[in-house]
Amino acid sequence: MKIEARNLSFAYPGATEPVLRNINLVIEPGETLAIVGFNGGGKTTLVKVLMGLFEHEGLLEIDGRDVREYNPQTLHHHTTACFQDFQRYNLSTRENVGVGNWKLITNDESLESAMKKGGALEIVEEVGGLDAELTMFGGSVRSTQAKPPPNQPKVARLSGGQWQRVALSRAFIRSNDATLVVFDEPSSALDARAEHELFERIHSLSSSENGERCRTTIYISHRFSTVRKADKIAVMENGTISEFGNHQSLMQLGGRYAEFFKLQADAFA
Ligand SMILES: Nc1ncnc2c1ncn2[C@@H]1O[C@H](COP(=O)(O)OP(=O)(O)OP(=O)(O)O)[C@@H](O)[C@H]1O
Repeated sequence: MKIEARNLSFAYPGATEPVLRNINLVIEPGETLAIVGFNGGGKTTLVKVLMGLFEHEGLLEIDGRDVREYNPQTLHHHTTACFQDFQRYNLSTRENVGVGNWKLITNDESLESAMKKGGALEIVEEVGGLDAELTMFGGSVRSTQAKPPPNQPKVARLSGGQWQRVALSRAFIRSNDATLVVFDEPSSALDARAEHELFERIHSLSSSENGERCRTTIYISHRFSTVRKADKIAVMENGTISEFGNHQSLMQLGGRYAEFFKLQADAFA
């Protein structure tokens, strides 16, 4: 999917000031865009506007056509996303993942493939199968009913990171149909290894098996060791893009991105 924004702005209903101002960018099909910046800078709002979820001012074109000309269902069909405030459903693992793509909800192979990509496959085993119920209330996975009453599914409570893996799997189960994939701070609750593996998979989403660039990917992250691998990087400050380019060009620029990158690199050293 190609996305082009010109003089894009957006204000939340009832707000006096716009949250996004004068946004200009082009993302070519199959490119990866990383968005970085301060908290409250407008990153989440920008991705939601670029997905056509909010009414905006200015020009927003998807594959050369004004976003308003599309049937929202068509856009939705070609898009998948995992936001920071993802849902946790008091339902089975199957339903928590399959709700992303109902036609695959009884297809165990597709569910497990999505859960593998989301790093959630081991959770299936731990909770006792795809039909084990997940809950936000009660004990932990380990302390839940080891022997549920006959004909009753197990009920398991997940950790924050495990819920995030389930939510990521819900996004991945749509990724075969999607030409735009969006992840908003997808590794905030993940351990270091899970984060590394997730971003490997996110970066590999843009290319098909024969190496063709196929899927446009946008993610928000504060992890600069990952962000540096993106084709394009946008720095958001006060509702606008203050710097735009790849890692090398932004480091040469010596501005905000270079400052953030060095801060993290120094802290790590
Ligand atoms: N639903 C909403 N209604 C009104 N204002 C909102 C809404 N969502 C976000 N905002 C405001 O928009 C601004 C930008 O928020 P946004 O979540 O896009 O920033 P962000 O860069 O993603 O922040 P963070 O890094 O903390 O996730 C903030 O001032 C926020 O208060």
